[in-house]
Amino acid sequence: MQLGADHVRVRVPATSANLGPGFDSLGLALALYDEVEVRLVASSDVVVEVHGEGAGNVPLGEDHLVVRALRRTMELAGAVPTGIHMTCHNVIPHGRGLGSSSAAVVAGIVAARALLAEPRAVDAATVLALATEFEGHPDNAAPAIQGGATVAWTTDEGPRAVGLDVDPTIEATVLVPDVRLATSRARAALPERVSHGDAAFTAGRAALLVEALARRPELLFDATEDRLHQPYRAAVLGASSELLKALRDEGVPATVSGAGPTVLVLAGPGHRARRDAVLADLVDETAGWRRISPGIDMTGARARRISGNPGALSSGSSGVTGRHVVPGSPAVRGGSMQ
Ligand SMILES: Nc1ncnc2c1ncn2[C@@H]1O[C@H](COP(=O)(O)OP(=O)(O)OP(=O)(O)O)[C@@H](O)[C@H]1O
Ligand SMILES: N[C@@H](CCO)C(=O)O
Repeated sequence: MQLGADHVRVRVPATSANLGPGFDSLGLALALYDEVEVRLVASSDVVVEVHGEGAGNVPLGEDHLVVRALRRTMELAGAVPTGIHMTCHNVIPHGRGLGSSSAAVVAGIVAARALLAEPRAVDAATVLALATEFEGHPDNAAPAIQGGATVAWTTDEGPRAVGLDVDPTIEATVLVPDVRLATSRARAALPERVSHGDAAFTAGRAALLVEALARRPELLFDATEDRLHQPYRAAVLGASSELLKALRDEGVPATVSGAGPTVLVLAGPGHRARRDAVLADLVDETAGWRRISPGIDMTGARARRISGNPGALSSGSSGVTGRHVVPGSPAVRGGSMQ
């Protein structure tokens, strides 16, 4: 596959997976964004600059997650490898249950897609399959790609996802502690088996959550109850587990965001006063907690071509040059990829 551009910019939202009972399937895109600018260069250099979250902690070469996802997508599309100069402006906290790894993977995939002469050769199903290959489960990747709330599932042919309606009165609030919890550690806390009763309870709540999100926010408290993962993760969640209990004891629809330790509150109009009262009492923003009300992202990952001249890749030795928007350059929107 030929390249169609040498310089692109992508933006990918944070995501909250599970939403309580939808373990590994439900997810919601949040309007907090990582932005990545990728420039292909003629040398074999891989130069990564990271600003914001993850700066100083993530690898800066071929091992960088965005670079790995970009390389994998280019390889699948049969594009000839080149050097890469990449700048990341990260806002999504790492290891907090807000889908940072998924955002990085999706950023690499949609950047690669936008660099190709025929972006549609990497179709929506392939984008989700590639992201799931990295993540192991599609629940963060689906909303990161298409925005809004999603339900994702896996078939013999690969992962699939559909969007869900979200009532516009629902507010998402995340309480982010300053401690990290690796998803792998939170998954290691899960049992091999659960009881039929707990499985049936949670399946019912997940079905109810689809209706509560779409039209009946007053049902969000019951609809966000879970018995499949949150109880088993209490020990590794620490203070987040106590905050979750305090919110739920007061009737506030709170869940663990993804694998944690962030706590997500999904509040309809009837929940707001209690939410604000509990949070004012319990969340001390001077003691390591951040309270963010990001809004729900409804568009998902976006990529934009900055320069479409891959035939003349620069040597890469002079920094980022020639940045300009090419008139008519296609805006590639992750949510509408066919
Ligand atoms: N923007 C990024 N660039 C490079 N690496 C990243 C980036 N974001 C995340 N990572 C890698 O992914 C790790 C975090 O992934 P992990 O799955 O543990 O948590 P999460 O994705 O933030 O949360 P969750 O999966 O529960 O929503 C980081 O420690 C880092 O190694
Ligand atoms: N469904 C995943 C989300 C985090 O990646 C989990 O709870 O482990």
